[in-house]
Amino acid sequence: MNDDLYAETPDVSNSGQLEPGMRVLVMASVPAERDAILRGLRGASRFDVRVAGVGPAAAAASTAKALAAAKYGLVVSAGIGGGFAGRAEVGSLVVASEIVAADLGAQTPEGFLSLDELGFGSTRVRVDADLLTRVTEALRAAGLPVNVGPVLTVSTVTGKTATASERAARVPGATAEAMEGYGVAIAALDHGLPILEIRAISNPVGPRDRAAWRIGEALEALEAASSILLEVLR
Ligand SMILES: O=C(O)c1cccc(C(=O)CC[C@H]2O[C@@H](n3cnc4c(=O)[nH]cnc43)[C@H](O)[C@@H]2O)c1
Repeated sequence: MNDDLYAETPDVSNSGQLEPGMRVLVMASVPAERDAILRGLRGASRFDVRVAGVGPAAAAASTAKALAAAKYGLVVSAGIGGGFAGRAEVGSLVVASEIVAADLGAQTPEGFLSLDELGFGSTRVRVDADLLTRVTEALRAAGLPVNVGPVLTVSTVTGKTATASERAARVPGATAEAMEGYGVAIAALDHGLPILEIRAISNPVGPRDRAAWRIGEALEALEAASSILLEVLR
């Protein structure tokens, strides 16, 4: 474990460059996401795509295990996610500008206190700015609908309008929500590796309506995004 990890200032950045020939580790949460990503990557040997499991703890453990077993130059957390109203429509893509552990902290009668405010570390991991720009520009050039903004990692999927509003207010610009990014990012950060998070939007963040999730549409968008990732990181 990197002892300096929790001694960082609240915003943690990892600005690693992807060296030629370096391998890319892509962490999905479930097999359906992995398979969509693999279809997009068309068997490119530079990429390893793994199923992390659902939630930040499983994601961190799986990513740490993969990073201990092989050498990588970049880690990508990728899958489906919820889109915040007015920021990311169902079927669109979101590339994280930062990865935020949105429910890591303490409730108080006066409101939520993040881990940062409690003085125990950082809830925010910055992504590699250069890779973010390259990937986003390539997705746009391919005509894919893409937004850039903070992607929240939550242990509990938002299921009420009030929770969606509270989370959006707490993280200005909150664009998408998923359950693994922060776990993957902390493992990558511990290895000094750059991180990206890409989400294909399957549902709006808000009142739970699982039957309305457009998983097939999101998986198609994830496949398309993966084929662009292949071009960018070729
Ligand atoms: O049922 C299926 O066919 C299926 C296929 C692919 C993925 C799933 C999942 O249920 C994946 C769970 C995964 O989804 C992320 N997610 C999606 N929407 C949200 C959300 O609104 N808030 C938080 N997380 C969301 C999350 O990362 C889960 O790991 C099913």
